[in-house]
Amino acid sequence: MIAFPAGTTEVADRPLAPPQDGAMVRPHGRLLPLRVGTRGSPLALWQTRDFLARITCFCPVLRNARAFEEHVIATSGDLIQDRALAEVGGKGLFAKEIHEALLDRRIDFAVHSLKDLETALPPGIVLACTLRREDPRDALLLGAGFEAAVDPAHPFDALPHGALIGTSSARRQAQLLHARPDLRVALMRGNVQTRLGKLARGEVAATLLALAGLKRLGLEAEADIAIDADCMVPAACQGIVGVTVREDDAELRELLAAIEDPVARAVSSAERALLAALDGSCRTPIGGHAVPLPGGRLRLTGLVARTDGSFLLRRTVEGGWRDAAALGCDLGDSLRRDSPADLFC
Ligand SMILES: NCc1[nH]cc(CCC(=O)O)c1CC(=O)O
Repeated sequence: MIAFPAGTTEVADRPLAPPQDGAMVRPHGRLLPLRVGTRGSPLALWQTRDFLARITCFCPVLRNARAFEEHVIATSGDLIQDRALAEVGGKGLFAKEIHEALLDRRIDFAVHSLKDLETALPPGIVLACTLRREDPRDALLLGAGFEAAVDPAHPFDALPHGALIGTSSARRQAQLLHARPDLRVALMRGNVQTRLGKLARGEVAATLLALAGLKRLGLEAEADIAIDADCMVPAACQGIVGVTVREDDAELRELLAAIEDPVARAVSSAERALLAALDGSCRTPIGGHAVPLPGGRLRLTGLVARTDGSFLLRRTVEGGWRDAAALGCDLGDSLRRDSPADLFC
């Protein structure tokens, strides 16, 4: 049975019955509030609230102050700020505790930056919904004194010889050093605001961040240039928000599937399949970027590199939307076959 009438235009403007012992039972039997899990960073909270606003627009029966309950969950990835995540081990560091909360039924669904979500989800958890993609490009942010005109075709030319660039992304580091071997890279973790602070204090000459995060936080003006995806291949699913639920929660799965963006689903299937086929560690520089083409087709670019930029392999393929996952898988296999074995675990 469908819990929420998908596509309904009904507006629940009548006051709902007073909650009994803190929870409301809707006519279809589902207990409200729905509990949403999220990380606590400003970006994560923005994405979660944006998602809740969308779901409410689509399903007005949820238009009630008590319809949702936000559960902020600190993840291992949030707690480790001073070391490269690879040292700490493994993938899925940004979602482990959130998956546990879902499986323990402490939350009903969770909102993620899809690029931080491991490709192999734990048994019992599914990706129920992908939202429309925000700009997937990386942005270059220059510190004070470097704001000379940036040539969009050669964004890295704006950086002085030997400049120190802050990033903790192996993918950004590899592509930057491949183009400019003279540059030096400093590990820079923390949320978007922390990184902007380090740039403002002159600790680094420049940094690279996802344009999507800057836009969502209203900080787009901090970006000196959006780097073309051909110049720096974005991370798989950069700019896409995804929602996970328990596999056995048919009601919520149905609701979430109804509001998902089919283009985001197709490109994320291709990009996540590419990532899964490559099976790199979280320190293997890997890029994946799919764009929809007319006629139900996709163009998928994949990249594998060495962190110091001394090796870089990039390939582009095309295929049908319906074969998005197979396209990603085949491209991943081909990149892996033609890359040095030590890049993979
Ligand atoms: N790894 C952190 C992270 N996860 C998602 C985003 C940005 C938003 C997105 O890519 O959807 C960021 C910040 C960044 O890479 O600059």
